Amino acid sequence: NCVGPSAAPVTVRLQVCRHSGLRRLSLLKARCRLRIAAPYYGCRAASLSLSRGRFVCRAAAAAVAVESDANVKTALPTIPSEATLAKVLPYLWRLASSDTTLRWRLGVALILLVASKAAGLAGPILFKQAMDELAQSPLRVAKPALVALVCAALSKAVSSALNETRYIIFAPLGQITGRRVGVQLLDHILRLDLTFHLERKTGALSRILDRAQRSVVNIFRAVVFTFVPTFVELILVCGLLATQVSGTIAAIVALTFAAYVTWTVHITSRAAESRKEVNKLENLATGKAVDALLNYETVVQFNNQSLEVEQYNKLLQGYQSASLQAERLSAALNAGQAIILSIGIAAVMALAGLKVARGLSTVGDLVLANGLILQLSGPLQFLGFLYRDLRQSLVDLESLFTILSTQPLLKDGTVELEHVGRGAKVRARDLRFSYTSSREVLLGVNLRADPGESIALVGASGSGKSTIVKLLLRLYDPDSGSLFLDDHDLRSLSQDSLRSAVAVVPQDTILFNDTIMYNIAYGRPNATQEQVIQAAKQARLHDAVLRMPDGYLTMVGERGLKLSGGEKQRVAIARAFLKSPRLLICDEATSALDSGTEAAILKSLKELAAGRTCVFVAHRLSTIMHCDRILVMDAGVVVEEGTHQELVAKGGRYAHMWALQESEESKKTVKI
Ligand SMILES: Nc1ncnc2c1ncn2[C@@H]1O[C@H](COP(=O)(O)OP(=O)(O)OP(=O)(O)O)[C@@H](O)[C@H]1O
Repeated sequence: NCVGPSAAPVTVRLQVCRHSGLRRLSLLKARCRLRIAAPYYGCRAASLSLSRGRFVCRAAAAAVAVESDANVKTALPTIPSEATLAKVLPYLWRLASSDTTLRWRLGVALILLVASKAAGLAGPILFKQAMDELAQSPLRVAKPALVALVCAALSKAVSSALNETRYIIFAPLGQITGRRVGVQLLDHILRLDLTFHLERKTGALSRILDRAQRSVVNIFRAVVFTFVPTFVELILVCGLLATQVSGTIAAIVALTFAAYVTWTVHITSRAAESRKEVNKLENLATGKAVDALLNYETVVQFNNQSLEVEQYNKLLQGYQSASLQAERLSAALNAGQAIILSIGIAAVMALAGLKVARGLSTVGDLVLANGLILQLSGPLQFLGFLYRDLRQSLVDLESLFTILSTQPLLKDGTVELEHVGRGAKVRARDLRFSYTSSREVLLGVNLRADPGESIALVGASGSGKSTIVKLLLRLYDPDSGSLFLDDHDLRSLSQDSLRSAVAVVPQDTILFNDTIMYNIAYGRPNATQEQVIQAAKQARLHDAVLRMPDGYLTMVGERGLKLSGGEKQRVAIARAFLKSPRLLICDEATSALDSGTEAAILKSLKELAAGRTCVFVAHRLSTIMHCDRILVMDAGVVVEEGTHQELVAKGGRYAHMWALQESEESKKTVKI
């Protein structure tokens, strides 16, 4: 789903495949909400409706690419089965062709390419003419010869200027495509399941994200700016040599080129294998460092700094030796290229010199052959370097394709859950669930919460309370049994609509390294400043924020302000107020707080909970005793259910837990 901000005007451009039957749609500028009904990969159906109801478009069986100023989410072409140049190039071409500026950029770039090469080759030709003229009449100052010499010198500047213009015209395309891949990759990663994220290292993922964009830009640069032009130049040079100097010299140049390319391809292929290893080890090392930095507190608490550094060092050692091997191959590549080029030039010069000596060619021909070879050898050296870059980029793209071809384990539904209005109706029927095949965590859980009701899940650690929350958020699907919201099976709901209707106040609220304003607005990113402040007031955070150095613009995090546990929870509550959910889930929301702060936070939570359906997970029973229904869990099943009074009167598990916590509280009081 792609939804533009409802408040801001958005420019939307729809491009529909020709074979879809719908020709290009007009450029629309209006306030709109845009919805793509099917998953954005190879989108099968799309509908666009504008808020004023003036235009509704449905494109069935169409591949739709959508780009808006505010929300860039463009359908990517089908991912190639492997990262070879032959398969990646059409992929990049399709990526680039969704950009409307492609055609004119390509046309202008081609004209500039031919012009720049022609200007480059004009130099040696003019030089030859001047030489021949001067050789014929050395005592007479030949005006045309001088003009030719000046023009030959200037031709390089003209060629270079045309080449740079070509770069400026074409470069944005590589950047645009790189950005598109980056955006799509991050979007894809963020939509993958929790399972994927638990298995992957954040550091490694961020490197793949970074490299993928660079790779796309590099491939564009290598192919469009070097390979194609060099090949064009080679053909022109060989043609000129064959017609102007000799067919044998042209053949030697072609042979040198072929040997150069073969050597480059051969060594670079070997280097690519070793690069793969370098990448793997670099990912591991970066992942290790990021892990240690993210978990700094744990590392210090266990005094394991040396252990972390030692492990990091070991990974870096592996990385270093793999890098050295890659460097060795790179040195062999450079040396081989230089030798091939030198032999080629020597052979051409010797042959041309011989022809001049025998009177079969002029000095001008020798100068021409020399000039043309030098003209070609510049990009050739560059070619080797870029080919290595290209191979590296293809290796990097392989990781990108692996991730992009990873499909979410949970299939998204199509039913849109109402995300505003009364509290949601929740039902769970015989839920069974296991994280791993070895152990079932939920063994048939039933629960219900009517609109506006609050229920609590209590029980021993590991009994499955948080797992139920994860199932409610559809981070996982149950192995069997069903969960219903408003009588819709969770599996049939669109995940966007489900998560819009549910808010979570977790035990540890994670804050972004941004302003307080940004952190609160995270609950509803398009909220106005007034709405954010109103939510902060409702969460009783406003006064505390006003006391901060820059009020709502105070930065939270690394070098900024560190909020207390209670203040962080208030941010979470303010977010939830902003979100105005139909189902509120509080997962141990107050368990890390002291009892004074807990009481204050509970008051805010109670106000937040009013009129909404709520699920509380708690260990401290005093915090949930007023809930409409309490479910006591043990080893994956609900063993008791009722109100606080009913359960205490029953004298079962809950009553026992209650008595235990009461006596602990009274002991604490005596101690004080
Ligand atoms: N991602 C996971 N992979 C494998 N097992 C898991 C995973 N998450 C939780 N578990 C296991 O599932 C069981 C239930 O965990 P859950 O977090 O639901 O318990 P809980 O009742 O919320 O516990 P607590 O009160 O300590 O938070 C535990 O044995 C736990 O080790």
